[in-house]
Amino acid sequence: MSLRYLTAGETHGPQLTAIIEGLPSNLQLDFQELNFQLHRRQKGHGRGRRMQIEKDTANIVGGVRHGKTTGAPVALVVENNDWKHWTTVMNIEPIEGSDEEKRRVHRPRPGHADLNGGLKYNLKDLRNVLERSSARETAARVAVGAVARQFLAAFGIKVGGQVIRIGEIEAPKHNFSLDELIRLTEESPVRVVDKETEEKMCAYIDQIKAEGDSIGGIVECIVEGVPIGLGSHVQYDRKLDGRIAQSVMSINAFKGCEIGIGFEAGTIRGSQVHDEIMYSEERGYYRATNRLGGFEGGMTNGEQIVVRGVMKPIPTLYKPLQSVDIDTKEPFTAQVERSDSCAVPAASVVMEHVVAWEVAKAFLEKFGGDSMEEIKANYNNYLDQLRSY
Ligand SMILES: Cc1cc2nc3c(=O)[nH]c(=O)nc-3n(C[C@H](O)[C@H](O)[C@H](O)COP(=O)(O)O)c2cc1C
Ligand SMILES: C=C(O[C@@H]1CC(C(=O)O)=C[C@@H](OP(=O)(O)O)[C@H]1O)C(=O)O
Repeated sequence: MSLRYLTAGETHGPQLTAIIEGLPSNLQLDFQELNFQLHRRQKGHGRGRRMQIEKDTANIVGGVRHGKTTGAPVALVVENNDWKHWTTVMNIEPIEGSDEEKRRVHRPRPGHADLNGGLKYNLKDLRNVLERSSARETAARVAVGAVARQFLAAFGIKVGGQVIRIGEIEAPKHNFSLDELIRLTEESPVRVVDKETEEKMCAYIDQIKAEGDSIGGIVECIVEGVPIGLGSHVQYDRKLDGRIAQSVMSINAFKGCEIGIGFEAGTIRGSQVHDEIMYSEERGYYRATNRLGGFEGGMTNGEQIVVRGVMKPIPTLYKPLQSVDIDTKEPFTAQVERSDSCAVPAASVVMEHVVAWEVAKAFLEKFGGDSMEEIKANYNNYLDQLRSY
């Protein structure tokens, strides 16, 4: 059985819940590290007041004993502190003529799921859509991805990331190692290594917010230590680059994904794109460059996996955009109460975790076993095969 997960829960409900199925037994989990990943997702310049209310931690309520997985489904819960402020709104139906009717959401926001979800599910209270379409759900996905990340770490695979661009401001290229990148971006409120860029980005986000607007950007995720041969060329849904792209595109507000040089590959010659093949006793087969971001034929080639995603600006704007009231069908322009103005740094953390998940899943498909010991034996056997090839 392959690795899979589901999440449930509303943004202003009591909690988010995730169930992971297919993890092997004897994976030692570091709960502090798991909560650290949740904490990272909450940070970032440009987030709204909600993040001051939440202090995300994951409570593991199934599948783990004495700090280790047992092979049973792992159930995780992340509570919403904000729930206590929303109990009336969430519990009392806003029926016509009642006091609660004024709380019914009937003014859809352009760029959010409100109108499509209301029409599709025949819901006249758009809260029933926004509660689940909210990126609050990404807290559950980070909790799940943090488990995957610990699984990968047991095989020496590391995951990191950075913000590449926020609106008009692009971070300069650098040559830091992944370890250094992880350390340096951790200290930055916009997850960049360069201090000057950091200041510019923060000031820019403040300016956008002051103008009642929002801004998106581009984020990058790097995975290092991946063996050659995860994923497969033989079937469309086994191509790991395709699966990573799907998971990146599933993050709220993501509008594109590229691997390696991505779209630039369509603008330059083959000789400037393809990574030449090298061999040494010590490293085995490796590439002189890594323009293709660690993939050929839907399989990893042993180089770093480099994935980028683009996030559109947050749809809830303080500066009103025109929309149509679903009750009156009249146009309106509304002010909003609370929203992020930029969530690109947080989204970069989400992306690390959805990518980690896909890599862990492909890893388990290749080296599958019911316990960590069995998987390690399979993995070592494969590494021997690669060495003697
Ligand atoms: C970390 C994160 C935080 C977000 N915060 C907000 C927010 O405060 N307000 C908002 O309207 N959208 C926010 N979004 C974006 C919406 O969730 C997203 O645009 C919406 O679900 C519609 O989906 P789509 O943009 O993928 O089409 C956030 C997204 C992410 C990844
Ligand atoms: C709660 C989170 O993000 C939320 C994502 C979100 C949206 O519409 O996507 C809207 C905002 O929620 P609220 O309306 O409660 O302020 C964000 O705060 C989170 O990231 O944990």
